[in-house]
Amino acid sequence: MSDLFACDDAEHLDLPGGELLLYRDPDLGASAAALFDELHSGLDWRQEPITLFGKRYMQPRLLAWYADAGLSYRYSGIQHQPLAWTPGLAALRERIEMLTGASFNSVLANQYRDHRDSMGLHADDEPELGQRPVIASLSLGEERVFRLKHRTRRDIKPLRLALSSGTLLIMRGDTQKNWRHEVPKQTKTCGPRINLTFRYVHPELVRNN
Ligand SMILES: O=C(O)CCC(=O)C(=O)O
Ligand SMILES: [Fe+2]
Repeated sequence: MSDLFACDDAEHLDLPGGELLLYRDPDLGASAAALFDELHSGLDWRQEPITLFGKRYMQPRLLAWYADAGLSYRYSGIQHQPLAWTPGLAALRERIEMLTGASFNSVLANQYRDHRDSMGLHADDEPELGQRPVIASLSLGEERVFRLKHRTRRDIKPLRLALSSGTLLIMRGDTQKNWRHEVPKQTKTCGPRINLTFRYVHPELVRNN
């Protein structure tokens, strides 16, 4: 019998008011270990400041943003200009588009150097991502906990996923509207983890300040 669904090998996770799909072992065209090494040494990693309540801090991780030429994107309070796609990132984008049936024109790369690096509770709900964004999140390197918390319903327990190397998590539907997510720092020591979030930034919705 032929496959009727493109997301045949994805697991649907139960998330009230959101949609999460998990591919545990997607075909990425290379091993997760090889991809990790390539991205760890090959991306243009930077540590960037963030302004919170008027105070400037350095973010507790490294970042790099790659996108189609001409796009800009505002996150963490800063307007970013993109780097040009590397061949490796472009190939990954193509694979993930084929797998998910979604289109992406940018990827935000985050590197958690060790267990002390983290990402605070947030939603990827910038206006330029549109109303119900599809975000494809690929994890490489050390396993870290990814936690989702419903914005308003205290009766729903937070969801805790251990994202191991090579797993692809898709957030879609109303996930960003109803839930926030984080990668907490942890006491157990660990080495570096890279996460790529492929996104579609709507050029017509980009703010210019
Ligand atoms: O590192 C992760 O798994 C999450 C990254 C994330 O939430 C983001 O880039 O917006
Ligand atoms: Fe996020």
